[in-house]
Order: sequence, then C-alpha cells, then structure tokens
Amino acid sequence: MGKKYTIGVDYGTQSGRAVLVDLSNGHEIADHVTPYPHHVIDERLPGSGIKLEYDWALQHPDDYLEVLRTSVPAVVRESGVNPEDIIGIGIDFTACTMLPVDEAGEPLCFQAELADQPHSWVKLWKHHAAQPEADKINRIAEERGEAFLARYGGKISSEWMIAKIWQILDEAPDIYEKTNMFLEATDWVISQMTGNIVRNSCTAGYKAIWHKRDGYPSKEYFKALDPRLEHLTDTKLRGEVIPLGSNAGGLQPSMAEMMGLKPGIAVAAGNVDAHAAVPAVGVVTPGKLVMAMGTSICHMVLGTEEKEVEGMCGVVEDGIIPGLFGYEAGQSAVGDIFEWYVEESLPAYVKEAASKEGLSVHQWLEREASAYKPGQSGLLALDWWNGNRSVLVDTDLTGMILGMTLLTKPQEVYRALLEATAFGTRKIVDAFQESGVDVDALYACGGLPQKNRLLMQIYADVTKREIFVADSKQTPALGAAIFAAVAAGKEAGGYDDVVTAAQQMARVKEETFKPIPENVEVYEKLYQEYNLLHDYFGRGENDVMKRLKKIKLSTEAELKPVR
Ligand SMILES: Nc1ncnc2c1ncn2[C@@H]1O[C@H](COP(=O)(O)OP(=O)(O)O)[C@@H](O)[C@H]1O
Ligand SMILES: O=C(CO)[C@@H](O)[C@@H](O)COP(=O)(O)O
Repeated sequence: MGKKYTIGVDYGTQSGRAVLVDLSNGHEIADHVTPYPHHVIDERLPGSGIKLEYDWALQHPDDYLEVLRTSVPAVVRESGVNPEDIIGIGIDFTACTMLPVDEAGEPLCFQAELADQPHSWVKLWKHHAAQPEADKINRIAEERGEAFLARYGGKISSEWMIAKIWQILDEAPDIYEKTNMFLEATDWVISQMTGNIVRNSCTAGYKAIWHKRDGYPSKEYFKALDPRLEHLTDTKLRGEVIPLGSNAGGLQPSMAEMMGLKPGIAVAAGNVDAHAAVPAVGVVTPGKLVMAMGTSICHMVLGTEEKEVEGMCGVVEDGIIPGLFGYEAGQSAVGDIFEWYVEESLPAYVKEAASKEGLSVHQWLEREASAYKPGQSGLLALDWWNGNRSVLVDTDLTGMILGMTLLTKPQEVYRALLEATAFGTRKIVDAFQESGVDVDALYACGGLPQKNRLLMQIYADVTKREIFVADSKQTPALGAAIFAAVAAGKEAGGYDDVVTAAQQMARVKEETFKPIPENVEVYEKLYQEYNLLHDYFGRGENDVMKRLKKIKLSTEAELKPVR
C-alpha cells in the first residue's frame, strides 16, 4: 500500500483551517485557513441588522460549510496528493458551540421567517448570556444532591449546552418549540458530510452532562429545572452518542464532489478543538497537562481514576483518549486579553514605534516587556476579562489591574497581563495537583506558543514546570487528522487506535521552556498576592465586580432589565 493521507479541519473562533497529513509520519503536507465571512456575530444579526444583547456571541452555520468548500479543495490542490490516497476526514470545533435544527437537520436560522430571531442562530462557546440559567442549574442540582455536579468541578458553566438551551426556552419559546434537535456545531458539520446525525462522546460528556454509564441527568432533575424541560434528553437531545475515533459514516457524494474527495471515505466523529490537540502533541498518558493556547486556554490532563477537582470543566471517561479519564479546565480569555489591550488601550506612540521598526505591536511590546524582571513593574492583574472559567466558574467576574502609577508604561501593563494569565493557569495546575491529578510537565500548542517566547517563559516560571511545545502549525487540525486515521482503520491504511496513531504522527519541538530559579522565587511571592485578590474578589468577600455589572446593565436603556 502506498502513502495514505487524511484531512483534519480545525474550527476555531475566528476561522477554520484544514491540513492534509501524511499518515506515516504526521507531516502536514498542506494547510489552508478560511476566515469566517461573518466573523463572530456579537453586535447585530446578519441581514436583519437586529441588535444583540450584552454578552451574546453567535456564528453563521454557512461559514462552517465555507471552510469545507474553500480550505479542503485548497489543501488537496496544494499538496498534489491523489484524492484516491486520502482515506478519511476529521474535524474539531470550539465547544459548546450549538444550534437548533429542524426535521431536515437544517439550522433554524436558514429559514427566512426565523432569520431575524437571534435564538435561531448558532450560539458560540463564548456566548455568556445564559448565566441566570446556569445559576439555577447549579442551585437546583445542589439542592437535589445531584451526583453529576462533582464531575464538573461543582458547577455547570453558562457556556455549556443545557444553560444555552434553557435560555432559548426562557426567551424564545417558539424557537424552542420549532427545534427538532439541539446539536453541537461539530456534530452538525459531521451530519452535513455524512447525512447521519450522531453525537460525539466528547462534547456530550463535557458540555451536555452525558455520562458513559449513567447517560444524561434524570427527567426529575430536568423537570425540577422547568417542567417544559422534563423530556429534553429523549426529544431535542436524543441521538446515538458515539466514541471518539469512530466512523460517523461515509462521505456523501455531493459533499465529496464539493471538496474534491473520494465519496464514501471515513468521516470521524466530531471532536473538540482543545481535546483533539492532546494526541497531536503525543500525550496519551497521565501527568502531562496540555494547554491549547489561543484566544482562550483549555487545559487537558489524563488520569486513571475519576477525581473531584474544584472548578474543573469536567472529567469524562474516554473523553480525550479511550481507556483514560480526560480532565478539562480552562481560562475563557488569554490571547483575547492581549488583543483587547493592543486594540483598545494602547497609546498611539507604541503603534508608531512598532511600525517604524517593522514589528507587530505584540512583538514590540514583548521585546520591551522582556527587559523587565519579574515584579519590577509593581503591577498585578486578575485575568477575568471574559469571566472566570476555572476554578471559580463565574462569567460575571471582570478584569482588574492593580498598582498603576503615573510612571506605568504600556509594556509593563502588557507584561502584567501575560503574568495574570500565567497565574490563572497556575491556579488550575494547583487545583489538579491538590485533588490527586498529577501535573508533572506542560505541553503547549495553539497560536500563542509560536508567537510569544516571553509568555512561555513566564508560564514555566510561574507554574514551576518544564513546557514542551507542539511542533505543528495546526495542532488541533493534526489531532482531527489522527482521529480520521483511526476512523478509517488499519485496513484502509490508517490506524487501529489513537495511541498507535499518536505515536506515529505526533511530535513536539526539541527546545523546551524550563523554569528559571530566580524568577520562580519572585513569581511565587506575586502568585500569593494574586491568590489573595482571587479569593477576595472571586469568592464572595467583595462582590463589587457583580454589583458594577448590575449597575452597568440597568443603565443601558435599550437592554432588558437584569433578570
Ligand atoms: N505576539 C503575540 N503575543 C501574544 N498574543 C498574541 C500575539 N499575536 C497574537 N496574539 C493573540 O493570539 C490570539 C489568537 O490565537 P490563535 O491561536 O491564533 O487563535 P484561536 O484561539 O482563534 O485558535 C489573539 O487573541 C491575539 O490577540
Ligand atoms: O471551550 C473550549 C473547549 O472545551 C474551546 O473550544 C474554547 O475555549 C475556544 O477555544 P479557542 O480559544 O478558539 O481555541
């Protein structure tokens, strides 16, 4: 059998990327990025121009198909590989990114008469407007002593499936009624490729409170939330849940023609971006925490037992690598905070200086900030620009910078923001370690490790652990290609299991980031201060952030009153 290939498609927050991968060694032969034509929809609906409320974030489902129409043919063309030798395709997605579909499996927002209704669109993972529903989900689960809560660090996030569905029911009962099924976007795209609607065990487990042995929470629990939700899991959340690496069905001829692929090739079950990255950096055993570092960070680590970890996003058996418990935690904004600073808060002279030197603003700030020692700026920040996902699980928390003076420089603020995100990661590492889930080393992938060396050194110093960096430009997409190779199977030229596939196809760079002892010492002191602020503002001692948000919402006349 000659060389065989698979395609992995990574659906990020702002764009989708396809890679064509050689199965013998994991080399990415070609890659192509398609920015989403409609971007993140957080102000007005496309077409109708309807204004969205605060904390909303939507996407356009056709943007996902555009990635298949554009990026897949592009990688086939660019690689020169014969489509006969491409034996499978896999995807990974942001999550929980979900949408309501009709009987034909079509998004409700595609129906002209529903297109002006915000709730008919795709809710992106960072849609945070379902916090009131999430609060009730948690309160009622606690009151009833629901065992599932412990598997989600004690709290279900407003980013996840049930809160988003309940928000639709609360605010647009007609859309809820018209919905045949609520799907993760990753499962919807797979259904478009195969003609079958199946749910993948990863998003079902992490985002929709599904358990391999117990299934979904009981009908009584859903009834206690809202009587109209009693039969949700048998109706609008129904459908077979299939394990990662399964073949979700053969590629339909019309889709094969659109993408320039062979009809009938294996289409792997959908997956989550961060989770797909784990085997793609070669992590298939416990003790190695993988950080998918981009606009946000997802932290994944494997274990042999189910442990309770405060504020983790979830622990799911087989949720990342079959045979192991996959743990996930996360920070909802990391690169997004740096982008906010660069776009919204930087003096013009920095932009001019950077452009004079032919550097990006980030590069200029990184160089200038590198000249400082840990602690030298006198600044300390809380990294909650997009709420706190772990360990506090509270999207109503906000960001903060402490220690500013008239002499504070932009590069000092930039460095303080990098450090704040590192402290957030340290908090997560500590939470795992203290609960008996070992974290011996860190593995980094995503856009940030390639872009900012200072950031990576700070993470090593703050977490006191060596960091290995993915040697792949598109790690989640490589992961999706690995799962596609498993879905295709050995007989077709792929692999029988994820561990073998990862051993052949994954790699990290030789150079690593190691903690520098003198930096570690100062950062340990700063981290203790961060911890004090974290608990003071985040654990209820001073709810000023929440009060400010309430005042803000109540003053915005065109918004509904706070629920
Ligand atoms: N040199 C840099 N240093 C730090 N952050 C950067 C730099 N360049 C870009 N970013 C941030 O990286 C983020 C994009 O990360 P990336 O991994 O490419 O995307 P995504 O999260 O969508 O997969 C943006 O939020 C941007 O602000
Ligand atoms: O929440 C998850 C995974 O559980 C991510 O999809 C979400 O944070 C988005 O990740 P990106 O920042 O787009 O890489």
